[in-house]
Amino acid sequence: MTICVDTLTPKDENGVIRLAQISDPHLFANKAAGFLGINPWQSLSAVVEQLAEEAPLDLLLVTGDISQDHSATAYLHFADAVAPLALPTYALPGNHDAPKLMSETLRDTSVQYGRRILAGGWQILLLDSTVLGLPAGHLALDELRWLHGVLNSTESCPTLVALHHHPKPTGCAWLDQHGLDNGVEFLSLLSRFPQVKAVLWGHVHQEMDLWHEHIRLLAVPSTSIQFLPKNDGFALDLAQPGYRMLNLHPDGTLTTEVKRVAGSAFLPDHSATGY
Ligand SMILES: Nc1ncnc2c1ncn2[C@@H]1O[C@@H]2COP(=O)(O)O[C@H]2[C@H]1O
Ligand SMILES: [Fe+2]
Repeated sequence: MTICVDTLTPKDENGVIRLAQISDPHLFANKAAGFLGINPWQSLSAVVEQLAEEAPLDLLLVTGDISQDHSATAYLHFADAVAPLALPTYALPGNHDAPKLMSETLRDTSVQYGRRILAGGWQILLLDSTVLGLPAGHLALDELRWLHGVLNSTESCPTLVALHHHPKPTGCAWLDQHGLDNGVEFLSLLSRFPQVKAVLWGHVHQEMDLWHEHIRLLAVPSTSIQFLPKNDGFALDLAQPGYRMLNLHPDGTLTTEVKRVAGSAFLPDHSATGY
């Protein structure tokens, strides 16, 4: 059995890892570019400013859709935006990303295109659920085999699994057609492993918090525009950009909370019908 030797020691004296998750910045090469009525560079910057007040943090996790225009510059902007936090930062790709360009571009920054993070006795497994050219997600056989192999050899490590796409429906029909198409298979694999504590994702631009057997299922708001929950057709929400805080305790329990930027500075174009 593999032991989860820490590569990252918690700052907290009680051994709690404080992890922040952000998702779906949808940045452009042009920092002045608008995205359905808001400026995604400014909304990400506002989230980062608020995250700075959460210190001390141990880790920042980004669950995809960093770039809206497939530009390398958008990835560099992202790295610049989070640099003031001076945190180990790990990213996985979303459907709007170009995974190869993303990993190559981030190599020159302090943001790591991660796979497995070991921190405070926990492990965080990062999956690639993207399908070239499609908004929907799929976990390829290789990805599921890797996940299975790691879980088989790390039974004593409390585990978070992170990916971009939602394995459970949101109740927004327009968005659920773009979910993880093998979510049932994915969750049934995870449910065989008691050490899996939670699954984290982005993509849905709204908060979700539900359970699958012993596993907590958590989605985070976007740092840019928000989708209106439980709405059949495309609609934007007035909720502000946000992030998720997670406290990972040494006994394998976790606590979590979604927080949003204070005020109402980021109001999207309500007449938008998609992008
Ligand atoms: N009106 C729409 N109807 C269906 N899908 C849409 C619509 N507008 C955008 N999308 C796609 O749905 C995706 C959901 O979140 P993404 O940020 O991945 O990007 C979105 C687009 O690819
Ligand atoms: Fe997105």
